[in-house]
Amino acid sequence: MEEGKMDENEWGYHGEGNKSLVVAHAQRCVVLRFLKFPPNRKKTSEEIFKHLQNIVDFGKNVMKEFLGENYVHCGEVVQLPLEFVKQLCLKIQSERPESRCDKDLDTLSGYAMCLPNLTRLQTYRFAEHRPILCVEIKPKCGFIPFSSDVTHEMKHKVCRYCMHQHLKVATGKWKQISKYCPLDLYSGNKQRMHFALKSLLQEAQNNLKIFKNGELIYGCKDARSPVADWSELAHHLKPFFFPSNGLASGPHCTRAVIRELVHVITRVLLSGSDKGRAGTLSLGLGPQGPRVCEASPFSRSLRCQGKNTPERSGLPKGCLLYKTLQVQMLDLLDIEGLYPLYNRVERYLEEFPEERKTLQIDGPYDEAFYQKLLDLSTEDDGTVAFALTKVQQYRVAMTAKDCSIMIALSPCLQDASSDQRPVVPSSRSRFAFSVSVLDLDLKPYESIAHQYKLDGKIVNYYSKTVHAKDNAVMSTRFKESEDCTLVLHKV
Ligand SMILES: O=P(O)(O)O[C@@H]1[C@@H](OP(=O)(O)O)[C@H](OP(=O)(O)O)[C@H](O)[C@H](OP(=O)(O)O)[C@H]1OP(=O)(O)O
Ligand SMILES: Nc1ncnc2c1ncn2[C@@H]1O[C@H](COP(=O)(O)OP(=O)(O)OP(=O)(O)O)[C@@H](O)[C@H]1O
Repeated sequence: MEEGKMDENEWGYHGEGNKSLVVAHAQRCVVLRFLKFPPNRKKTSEEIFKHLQNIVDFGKNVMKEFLGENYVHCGEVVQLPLEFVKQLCLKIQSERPESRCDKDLDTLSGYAMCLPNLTRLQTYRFAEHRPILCVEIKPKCGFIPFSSDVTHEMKHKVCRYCMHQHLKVATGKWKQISKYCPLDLYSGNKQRMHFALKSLLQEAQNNLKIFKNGELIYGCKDARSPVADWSELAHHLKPFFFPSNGLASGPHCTRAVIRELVHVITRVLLSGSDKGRAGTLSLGLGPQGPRVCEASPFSRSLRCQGKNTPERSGLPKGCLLYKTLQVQMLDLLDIEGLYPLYNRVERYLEEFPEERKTLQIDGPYDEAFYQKLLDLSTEDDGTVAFALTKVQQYRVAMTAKDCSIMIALSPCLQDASSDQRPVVPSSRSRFAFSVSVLDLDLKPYESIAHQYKLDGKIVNYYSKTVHAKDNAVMSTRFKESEDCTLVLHKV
């Protein structure tokens, strides 16, 4: 990137989350990722540079090791002309969703991260001229805590995502409860995965976005976003899945297109396309805890029909979902078991504040930091070293619970070679695809106290309101002998 010749007109708003804002280059296959801060909480340029460099180092030294190098794109820190950043910020302001404007883009340091644009296929540095479809999924936590430190019984039955949904709707973050349950997506069972993906398509929230040629065509900015329109989505997708077929539009066409999308994404998610180092982390954290979440409409329906819990097909070990789940499971103790250990580290730091650096609380996230994460023992010897290892593992696990997966699909001719990229077939076409993971910023040490409070709030809200209501409804239903079968439409 020639930083001297930066022109804001060549860049466009691409998206943002809670902590960063991304702009994409109109022609080249790159994005710039800027940090955001609440007004009046600005940091020095030096702090911002260090923060960004930490993100790159964490990606290189930790996440590439855990997830495999083909999936992780660390990018680099770049310094940009301040005038360019200022003009860019003005240019994109009107495109930002209102709900994200509580934080401002950092225009003072001039630092940002330059990354490949993951909404494009990852073979070439330049934008491909072939049409490209990209599905971004933020799958969230895919397991139910197995730690014996968990005190709320509910946490052993219902997953955090499903419980949190109720609090989110109550606080107005989203309009309605999603039927998506991460345990269905991570199950490896195709039927459950189809159900999870279809649920995400129905209620995307911040868990699903679809891009066509790098432009967002499907997704939800906030609770005020209009209801998802599947026929419009199908209109965009039809040329990808039914290229030479004059499938008439209408509900039949919409269903057929959505079914193709769901099937292709499931296949890609189950593929183990990582040819690089497979990730040295063989945690051996095999299936632990319940296989299903009691709140998932899929498993509820099976239970109501008197069927057993679905078979755990299991995820293939090479696939990104499997690897992500393993990293999530570094949260061995749950926040309830972790919090006292965090307090032990806190007490130590109060006494010896200068030790913060030696303990690598704020980096550097180097090889030594990574090596310490591999100690999976849960035998507490009362030391600060033990507490610190668990705290750092928890931060890494939380990062994996909040990352997103990008799947880019590009149609390829039936007989053409795919430039050595993996290919996934659909009924009427074939796609070269790439899978990447993004938003791998290590969660800050400071967020642990917040996590502890939030966990209690989520569980209490769910237990007091939803579960109580559910029980009342269920008992009435059983009295009235109502049929509680959920009709699972085949997709
Ligand atoms: O706590 P959660 O599960 O609500 O996750 C937060 C996300 O909310 P979600 O539930 O996905 O809607 C939240 O996403 P949104 O801003 O709601 O889109 C952030 O990703 C947040 O991470 P950070 O604090 O910005 O590093 C996430 O916080 P962390 O807990 O990962 O730190
Ligand atoms: N390398 C990339 N290529 C293409 N799009 C990207 C890339 N990085 C981020 N994005 C887009 O920008 C959005 C915001 O980025 P990101 O998730 O990193 O923000 P964040 O503020 O860190 O998120 P969070 O709210 O989870 O903290 C993503 O959802 C994605 O759509």
